[in-house]
Amino acid sequence: MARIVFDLDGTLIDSAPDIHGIANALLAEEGIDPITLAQARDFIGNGAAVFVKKMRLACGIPDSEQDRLHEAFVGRYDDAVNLTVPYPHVEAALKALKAEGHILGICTNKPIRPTHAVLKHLKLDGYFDTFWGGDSLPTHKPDPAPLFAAFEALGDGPMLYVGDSDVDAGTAVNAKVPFLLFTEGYRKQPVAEMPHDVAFSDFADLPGIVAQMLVDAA
Ligand SMILES: O=C(O)COP(=O)(O)O
Ligand SMILES: [Mg+2]
Repeated sequence: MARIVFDLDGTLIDSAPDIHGIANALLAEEGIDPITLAQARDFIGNGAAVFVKKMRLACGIPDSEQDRLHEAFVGRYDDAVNLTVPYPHVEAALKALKAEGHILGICTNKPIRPTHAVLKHLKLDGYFDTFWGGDSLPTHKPDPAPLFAAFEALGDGPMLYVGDSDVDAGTAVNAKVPFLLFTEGYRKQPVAEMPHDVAFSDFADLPGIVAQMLVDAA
């Protein structure tokens, strides 16, 4: 039985359309032209404050607006659920992993309130025993502290971390835990350039990959 911790945006769920939506609603309120979906996807990964910073830079909005826009962005974030979908076969994979006796957790840089909101909306919250957001601790990924906190909350057993981005790969390196890279999320580098133990493109393969990794590690 393993402890398996998952990243959220770009790993379990394709949330970029909703994050794009709240970003553009905010920009419209400011009288500023919208960003593209590709830009929004590119800005995701280091949490809400960095998203807002990258959005500001792209739109020519000065640093002095950071705190106000960050607050406004986070204020809209709980509603960012309607355009978000899990990647194919995610729920079946979570169900299969639970049936094998594994215990599952979430470690995301998304703030914790919208993390709960979107998982509840998608009826995926019940699969997880612990949730750590980008604002749950003073530091966030790639600092390993929230990942360690997630594993600690799950008790004992081998540790596996599943994520999609360079931030996740860096977190796994910093934490020295095996990393499973989902290749279809929001990564910016070629797979070969990202440190990982196993790469996969379909969640239908994940239960088998986990079983094999545990056999290999035994
Ligand atoms: O919200 C973000 O910027 C990233 O979220 P993630 O850590 O779930 O990929
Ligand atoms: Mg991610």
